[in-house]
Amino acid sequence: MNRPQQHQRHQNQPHHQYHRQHRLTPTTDRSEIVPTIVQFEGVSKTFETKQQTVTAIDGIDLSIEEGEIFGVIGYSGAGKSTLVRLVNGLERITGGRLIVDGNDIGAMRESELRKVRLGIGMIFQQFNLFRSRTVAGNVAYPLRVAGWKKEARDRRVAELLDFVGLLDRAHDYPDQLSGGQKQRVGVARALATSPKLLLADESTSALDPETTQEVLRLLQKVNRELGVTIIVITHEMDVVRSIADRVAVLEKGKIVEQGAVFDIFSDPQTDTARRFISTVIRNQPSHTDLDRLQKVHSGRIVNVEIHESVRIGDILTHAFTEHGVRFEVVYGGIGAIQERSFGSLTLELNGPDDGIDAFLAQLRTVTTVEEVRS
Ligand SMILES: Nc1ncnc2c1ncn2[C@@H]1O[C@H](COP(=O)(O)OP(=O)(O)OP(=O)(O)O)[C@@H](O)[C@H]1O
Repeated sequence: MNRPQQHQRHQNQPHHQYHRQHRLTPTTDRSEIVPTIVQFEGVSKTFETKQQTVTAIDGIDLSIEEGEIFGVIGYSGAGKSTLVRLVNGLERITGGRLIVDGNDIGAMRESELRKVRLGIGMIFQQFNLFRSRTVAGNVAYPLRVAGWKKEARDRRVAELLDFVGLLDRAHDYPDQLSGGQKQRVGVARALATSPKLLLADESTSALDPETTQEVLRLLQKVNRELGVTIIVITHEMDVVRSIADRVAVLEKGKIVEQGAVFDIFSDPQTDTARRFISTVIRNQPSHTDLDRLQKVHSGRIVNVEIHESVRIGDILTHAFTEHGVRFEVVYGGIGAIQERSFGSLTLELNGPDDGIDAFLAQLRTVTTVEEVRS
């Protein structure tokens, strides 16, 4: 179960080499370094109902690279499930071109698609386990379908259950397991035929926050140790923040924003992305917080963005001697996304207005500063 060479190269690549579509001019052509495993080229999917034509996916361009964890986030009805069902050919595209592991999915017959599906694992929100089969029986199921002999099957099932930490539960039934354990079985089953690609459709949405993190850590292990590319479909930004390398924000069947997770978090371009981010990052005061702050603090209030490379210590240290400005930290927090510092501090500033203006100008040379009250 070695990780492919290509994947290691990808993991060692610095994050800044991920360029953002529609935004930054690429400094490196990543396609030269890491092969693409899923390529959407102007892909559309419409459903014809009796009353109307529903456009679920509306001209999507997207490249997912071998060895990455790619998040697709969107609200209910955005088209996430449809997108994932297009990848494994459970739904057929109605426009554009979709290449999955070198296969032109839209042009294939159902019998050919079945072969492609063997290289794609899937896990689901409701786990979709057979209640009448044991844990081992569930994991063995795809191997039976693929015609594996009993001995090889048993060996593989034991290996998989060991990998997901459930070897001792092999003879239990799904109903005897917790939600997190059920999803571990789902992961083991999805990996049975050694897929290159794993699709996780709201795979943690039925789980509590702690169990969610446990399953996400398992997905990370699948990615890192087995080199499996993972597409994570979710409506939870915390899931994206926890494990994805890159993310696409889906809205009404269109990708409105995509890029490296850190870039999206630190510099969102759309209101939709901003709304998702605000569900997990609460470094900046809400309107209610601001009302409270304004009642208690009479000075000027500014939000200062903090990044790994941003050094504001010196500027703050000399605020009084250089500009006659005193500051107080009144709100904020600094955490990490993709192992890089990220956050915001809210400062109350007191002193002469021109001094504060000069101080802010100096801060703005190193980071983004937003005055929330003047
Ligand atoms: N088989 C179908 N027939 C008609 N319309 C469909 C069908 N499947 C999906 N749609 C429509 O396509 C749009 C996208 O649905 P989809 O289920 O992909 O969204 P989603 O983002 O996964 O939402 P949710 O998180 O609620 O499942 C919706 O308007 C939905 O009603």
